[in-house]
Amino acid sequence: MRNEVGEKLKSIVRSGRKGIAWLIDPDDMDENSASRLQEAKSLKIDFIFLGGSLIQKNNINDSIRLIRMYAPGVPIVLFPGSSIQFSEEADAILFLSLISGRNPELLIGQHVSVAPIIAKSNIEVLPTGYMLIDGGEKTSVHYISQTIPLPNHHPELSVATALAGYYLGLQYFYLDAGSGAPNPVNSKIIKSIKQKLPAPLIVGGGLNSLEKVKAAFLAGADLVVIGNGAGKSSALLKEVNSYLETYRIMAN
Ligand SMILES: CC(C)=CCC/C(C)=C/CC/C(C)=C/CC/C(C)=C/COP(=O)(O)OP(=O)(O)O
Ligand SMILES: O=P(O)(O)OC[C@@H](O)CO
Ligand SMILES: [Mg+2]
Repeated sequence: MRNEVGEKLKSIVRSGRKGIAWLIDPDDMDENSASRLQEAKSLKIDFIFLGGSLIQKNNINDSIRLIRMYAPGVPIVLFPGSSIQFSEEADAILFLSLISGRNPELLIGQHVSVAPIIAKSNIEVLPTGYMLIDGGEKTSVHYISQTIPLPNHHPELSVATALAGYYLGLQYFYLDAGSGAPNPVNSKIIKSIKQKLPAPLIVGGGLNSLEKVKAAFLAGADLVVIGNGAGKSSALLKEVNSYLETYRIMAN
C-alpha cells in the first residue's frame, strides 16, 4: 500500500510547518472549478479533501479527473460521508470511524462494506478517529450520522475519546465542528488532545476567517480543513497561505 499522504501528514507534524486542506464537495463542481483548482495549485495547498455528508451527484471519478487536470500533484484525499463515496482513483481515503458517536454503522459498518474493494485497489488508507464536536448548530454531519456531538466546553470528554481511539490503533485524528459551524472547535480541546496524543491532528468546521484558522493552529492543529470559507473565492486560502509562509520562516 502507498504511504505518501500519511508520510506528508507526519512530516508536517515533525517539522511543525502546519498545513491546509481544501474541502471540495463533489456536488459543487461547476464551470468555475477549473480556475479555482489552478489557483489552489499555485497556492501549494497541501491536500484536497473530497466528499460530503450527502452527495447528490454520482461524479466522484469525474471530480477526481478534473482535479488531476487542473491541480496536478495536489494529493486527493477522500473524505467520505458513506461507503458509496469510494473511488480507487483518489490518492488516499480518510478511513473515518466516528468515535464521538455510538452509531455502529459509522464506527465499523460502512467500513466492512468497502474493505474488500479497498483491498483490491492501490489507494492509501488513513485510519482516522473522526470526532464531531458541537459547533453551536445542527450540521449536516450531525443529522446524517444521527449522533450526538461532543460538547465544546468539556475538553476532558474529547481527550478521553481521542485516547480511546489511539489505544484502538487509529493513527490520525480529525476534530470537526461540522460544515458551516458558527463556533469552531474550542482551542482548549485542540490543545489538550495535542498534549496527550502524538498523532497528526486535523481540525475543521467553521474555519471561515484567518483569525479562526490562526487560533486552531496556535492551539495545536497540524492541518486545517477549509470548506465553506473557500467556497466562493480563494481569498481565505490565500490569506492562510501567506500567514503560513511567515509562520514557517519564524518557526525555523
Ligand atoms: C470509511 C468509509 C468509507 C466511510 C466512513 C463513513 C463515516 C464514518 C462517516 C462519518 C459521518 C459523516 C456523515 C461524515 C461526512 C463528513 C463530510 C464529508 C463532511 C463535509 O461537509 P458537509 O457536511 O457535506 O457540508 P455541507 O452540508 O456544507 O455540504
Ligand atoms: O465547510 P467548513 O465549515 O469549512 O467545514 C469543513 C469541514 O471540516 C466539514 O466537515
Ligand atoms: Mg457537503
